[in-house]
Amino acid sequence: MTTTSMNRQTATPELRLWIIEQARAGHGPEAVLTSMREAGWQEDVAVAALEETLSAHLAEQGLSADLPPGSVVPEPSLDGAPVHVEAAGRRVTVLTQMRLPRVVVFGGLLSDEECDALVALASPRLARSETVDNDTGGSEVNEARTSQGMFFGRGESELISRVEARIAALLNWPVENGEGVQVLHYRPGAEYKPHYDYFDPAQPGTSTILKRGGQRVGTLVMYLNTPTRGGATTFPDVALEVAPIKGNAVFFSYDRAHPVTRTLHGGAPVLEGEKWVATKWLRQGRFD
Ligand SMILES: O=C(O)CCC(=O)C(=O)O
Ligand SMILES: [Fe+2]
Repeated sequence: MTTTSMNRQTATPELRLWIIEQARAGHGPEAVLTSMREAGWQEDVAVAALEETLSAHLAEQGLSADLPPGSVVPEPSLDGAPVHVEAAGRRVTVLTQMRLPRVVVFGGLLSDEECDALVALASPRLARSETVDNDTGGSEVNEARTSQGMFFGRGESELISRVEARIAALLNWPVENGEGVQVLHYRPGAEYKPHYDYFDPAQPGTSTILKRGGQRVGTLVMYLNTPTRGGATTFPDVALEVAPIKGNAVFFSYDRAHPVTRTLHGGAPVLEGEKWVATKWLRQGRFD
């Protein structure tokens, strides 16, 4: 028996690597194609491999050349897909997670008593929320954020220290790299429009901000009560909405100050009831 069929060749990974090497060495496409033909590659297969390999290679190069370098980020220990994780003596539930953006929703991070105590301690210290002024590195009142807020000093009380130690254990990130816990209060109609939590490298005030602790690389938003309607934490790039449930928390990380992290997020308007959150921002380095 004889077989007369002509085998159709397929480009191999080795061929793709060889094409990239030829391009790097400065050989033009015609010369590379001639070499491929001489090596026995069918013309159409060679042309297709050349086109695909070079365009994919150029796209990769272009993308990585434009991006700021990636950083190490906080990350919970979720190997083995545990339903519960232990964080400084508290059992926390892993409710939901996503890879890009990196988002993890935790259940029962704070007890009801801890939530109530944080609200009670923050209430008398509230002022209209300010956002960082990107021009000066100072802060300013901003229409995008119609909540009221305050910052606790890091470790300022036993309660704050306990919560901070729990967050550090949960996210494997040093207490010293965290900003003070911020509490925000939203009344009906109040919202926090979609934004990134990292500091915009293009803004003139950013270099001043980064001197203390470097970039933000992660955020933990802890829900201190449950609004009746509205108030979800939204991630518009991926149409994700995290329900604000008392004691739960949403964590997200961003390894570079860039929209590729898909960490655009906001606090949707509170429609009924009120909303209290405590936010912990995590820096690359010590925030002293
Ligand atoms: O209130 C929320 O759900 C989001 C809060 C937030 O984005 C922040 O504090 O940076
Ligand atoms: Fe935020």
